[in-house]
Amino acid sequence: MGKFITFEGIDGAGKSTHIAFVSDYIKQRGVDLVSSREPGGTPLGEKLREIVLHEKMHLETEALLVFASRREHLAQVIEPALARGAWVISDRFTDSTFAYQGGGRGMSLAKLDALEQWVHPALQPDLTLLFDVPLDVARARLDATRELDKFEQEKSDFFAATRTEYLRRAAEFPQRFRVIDSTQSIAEIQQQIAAILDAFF
Ligand SMILES: Nc1ncnc2c1ncn2[C@@H]1O[C@H](COP(=O)(O)OP(=O)(O)OP(=O)(O)O)[C@@H](O)[C@H]1O
Ligand SMILES: Cc1cn([C@H]2C[C@H](O)[C@@H](COP(=O)(O)O)O2)c(=O)[nH]c1=O
Repeated sequence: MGKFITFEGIDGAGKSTHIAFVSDYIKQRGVDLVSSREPGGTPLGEKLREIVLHEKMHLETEALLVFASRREHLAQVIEPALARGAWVISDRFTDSTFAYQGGGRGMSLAKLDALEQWVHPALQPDLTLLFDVPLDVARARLDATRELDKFEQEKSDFFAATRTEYLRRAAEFPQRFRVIDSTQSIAEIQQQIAAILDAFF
């Protein structure tokens, strides 16, 4: 079996910035690596992503769509890659659903637990890098860069609850989470990630 590494954090925390670095760092070790993202990662998942990121909907519809995208992602990409011994890195996975639909939107965590048990009862990431940053820093980074999608336009209460749920999960699953202070410079963060990966190889 390969290894499964996920990247998490509120919008603007900086996770996408570090994925290319991690990808290069792992490939330099000769590892067969698949890089993907959620929602998305498959043709159907990318169509669902467009809907989830741009259409207003009931919070449970949103959770069901991200889990539908995830089921396809697991079947088409993640499970076959891990089975052949490749490593997979995914820009977001189920911790995002707990943080955004659970923390941010207030959906029952028991229902999310049930969906998780249904969709991937036996699989958890081997390593989750959580990029943690105060809300005002994340907001300033987003405002400086791009047009905002549905989630990125949410108010600070939403992101405060999202961040709280991320940190709660990091405390609940300390064996797989590594929390990175994303107010550090990009170079400092890369140094920290390299140390985490060196311990992981
Ligand atoms: N440590 C950092 N210091 C300063 N700027 C940063 C840092 N990390 C990322 N940035 C900048 O912040 C902006 C947002 O970063 P990035 O797109 O990686 O965030 P993200 O967490 O992936 O957001 P999203 O989940 O919405 O895609 C980018 O312009 C990036 O260059
Ligand atoms: C997997 C997943 C994602 N989301 C939200 C979180 C982000 O706002 C977007 C994805 O955008 P990114 O800039 O590519 O990170 O989708 C969610 O609400 N629930 C999920 O399960």
